[in-house]
Amino acid sequence: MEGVDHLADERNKAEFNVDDMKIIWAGSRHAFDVSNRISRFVATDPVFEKSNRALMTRKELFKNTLKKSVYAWKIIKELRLSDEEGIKLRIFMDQPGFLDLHWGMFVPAIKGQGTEEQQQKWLSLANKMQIIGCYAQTELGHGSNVQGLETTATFDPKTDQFIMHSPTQTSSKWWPGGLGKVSTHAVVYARLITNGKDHGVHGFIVQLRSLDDHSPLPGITIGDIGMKFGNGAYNSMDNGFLMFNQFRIPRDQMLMRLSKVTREGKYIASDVPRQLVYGTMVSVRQTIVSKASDALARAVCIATRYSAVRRQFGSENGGIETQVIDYKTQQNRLFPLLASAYAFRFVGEWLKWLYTDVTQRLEASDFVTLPEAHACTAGLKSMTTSATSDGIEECRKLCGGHGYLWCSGLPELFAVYVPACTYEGDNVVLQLQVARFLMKTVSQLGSGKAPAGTTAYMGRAQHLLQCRSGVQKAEDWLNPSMVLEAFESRALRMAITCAKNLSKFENQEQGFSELLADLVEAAIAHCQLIVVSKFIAKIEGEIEGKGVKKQLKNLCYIYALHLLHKHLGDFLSTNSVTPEQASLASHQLRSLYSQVRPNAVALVDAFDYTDHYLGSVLGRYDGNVYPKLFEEALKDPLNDSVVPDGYHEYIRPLIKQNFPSAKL
Ligand SMILES: CC/C=C\C/C=C\C/C=C\C/C=C\CCC(=O)SCCNC(=O)CCNC(=O)[C@H](O)C(C)(C)COP(=O)(O)OP(=O)(O)OC[C@H]1O[C@@H](n2cnc3c(N)ncnc32)[C@H](O)[C@@H]1OP(=O)(O)O
Ligand SMILES: Cc1cc2nc3c(=O)[nH]c(=O)nc-3n(C[C@H](O)[C@H](O)[C@H](O)COP(=O)(O)OP(=O)(O)OC[C@H]3O[C@@H](n4cnc5c(N)ncnc54)[C@H](O)[C@@H]3O)c2cc1C
Repeated sequence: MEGVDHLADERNKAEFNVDDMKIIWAGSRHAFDVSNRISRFVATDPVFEKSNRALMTRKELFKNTLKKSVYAWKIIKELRLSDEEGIKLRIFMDQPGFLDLHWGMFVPAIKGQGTEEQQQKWLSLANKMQIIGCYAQTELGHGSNVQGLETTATFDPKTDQFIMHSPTQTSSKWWPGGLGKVSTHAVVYARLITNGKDHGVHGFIVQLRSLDDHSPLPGITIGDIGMKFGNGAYNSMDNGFLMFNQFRIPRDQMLMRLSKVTREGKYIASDVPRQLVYGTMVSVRQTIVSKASDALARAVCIATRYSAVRRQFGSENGGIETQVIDYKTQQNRLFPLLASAYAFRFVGEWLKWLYTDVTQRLEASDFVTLPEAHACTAGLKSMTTSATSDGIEECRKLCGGHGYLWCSGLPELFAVYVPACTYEGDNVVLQLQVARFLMKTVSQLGSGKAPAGTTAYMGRAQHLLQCRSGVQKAEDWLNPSMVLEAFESRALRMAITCAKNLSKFENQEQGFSELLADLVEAAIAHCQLIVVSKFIAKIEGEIEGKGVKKQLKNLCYIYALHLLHKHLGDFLSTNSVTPEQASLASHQLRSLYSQVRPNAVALVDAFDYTDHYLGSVLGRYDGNVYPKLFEEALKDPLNDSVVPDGYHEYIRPLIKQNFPSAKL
């Protein structure tokens, strides 16, 4: 029934103040106000309609993305929205497009790697969108291995120019978002060559298309790389290819904040670590962690509301059937995902702090925390995006058959989200960076250099290698120090086992290659420890609002104990817990599920998502699922006529067994 809240009973059960939780989820009252206002603005503007996306052709979808993006920019200008409001507008618009790469990578690359003069020149154009930029790093032959890029930028002292060239087919740039059809400019990563010497990969600002008629400049071949996974979904983005044929750019278009080429062609490397050329990726990986919580929360919101609406079995004497959310199996699959969404939110907040801190230090030429910032952004990007992709798919299954319908919102969410496991660094490759960092930290134990930050626990190696968990009863698993000790001991013991096995090899690199799978697992254990410890830090801090802290505590322990359950092999094989303690953890988990159950719908309401943003018939705020499923079905073009096109051509001859031209 229209106007009736079918989930009202669920909402009445909540034992906490949802409005207070909304503030915690958003991060502050101000952040909540901005999100709330902008999401409602987008939801009510017909230009941002998105329900028809799956049925659009690629060309229609692309043009629709241009329309929405330019309209969003017009609104940002006309209403003088702040940067924060502009970002929210793009998020709630919910359609991947060139704006993401222009603002998310092109502008940050110039800010991070350009000199002051370069910033003044290029940012004044980019900030007004008089030029549109993308981030062209990946090539057909190399994405993960950035040092393996083949595009060259050779300095020509005669003309004071760089000659950009793609020497092989595999050196073609391939994948950059916004490159295929829209961008006028790119930050291109290429091998810098001066006086015949290769100085490795550096960034260059390159104009690609005419600012008058948008045609590619002579010496440039450019286009879209074609359809990607799913209908609609990421196909709104023009991921592109690009080849240079001896294309010339002025010398001052090399991004020269970190190293320079003089008029004479002399290469001057600064004394900063060369890895700062990867700075834009570090900054984006940090934002991807918060985005993971957002994507997972969307899926969980849909699955939770629908699980409360959906009923199957359990009817006695013709009475009402059981809500599927009451099945313990449903809770065991759904509530850890709900807890993960909150966990990723809080670790994302912390990572933002860490990133801000390292940025300030770098400005003061303090590089000490750079390796840790790299390891944390890489590891948490990897861990949270893998868990979120799996989680969205699990939410689809939690919604049964209807979850497979496009209008559930889950297929498209999955199709848009899943490349996050690959872009901005393949998730396995990134965990191997964490593993290298851990092996280095372990090798320095006992050297007098105390591990700091997220590896500080390794400084207590003596204790953590010997200790036995003190858990004796199920409630002990609600003791933060017991939970932390189990995770620390598991992570440390896995890292030390890897280090011991590595030391058996004469050649360390060969050993590393042999042990890759174990190293990835050790890295994941370390990342999970970070997430658990940041969630615990959150619930131990000040939290306002009636009943809010209690709910967050429940979610925190669900997050930790479900990981313990899922990775029980690790915990048992490292003797971090005994089988009896593991079974107490399962007992405690069941009790926590019962406590979360009456609050589940309110906990997803706290995300404050509009129906427009969710884009899901199953996840509607009012729970009015069945009539709306019918409405959606009737909108399908196949239902435009009762007798389908093709009846006379195929169906009728078939059932009449009358095939005029067929030789049977
Ligand atoms: C509304 C929307 C709003 C905004 C949208 C915002 C953004 C867009 C959203 C989504 C993104 C969309 C598209 C994605 C775009 C892309 O995908 S861009 C391309 C991304 N590409 C990658 O991520 C490539 C991955 N590969 C690498 O990063 C590197 O090649 C590597 C780290 C795997 C290896 O690098 P090497 O130079 O070979 O290093 P190494 O030999 O392994 O290590 C040497 C030492 O350097 C340290 N190190 C490596 N990287 C870094 C770093 N980034 N920072 C600091 N230090 C680093 C490494 O740890 C080694 O240290 P040692 O102490 O061991 O020597
Ligand atoms: C939707 C999307 C958008 C993108 N946008 C951009 C963009 O805007 N700009 C841009 O420059 N790039 C972009 N990319 C490219 C992206 O960054 C790369 O695809 C990514 O870095 C992975 O690199 P790859 O494709 O070379 O994978 P590969 O490295 O070829 O990975 C293939 C397999 O090999 C494994 N593997 C590779 N190396 C190792 C190793 N050392 N040890 C163990 N296993 C290994 C991986 O785990 C993976 O299973 C985008 C990609 C996608 C999918």
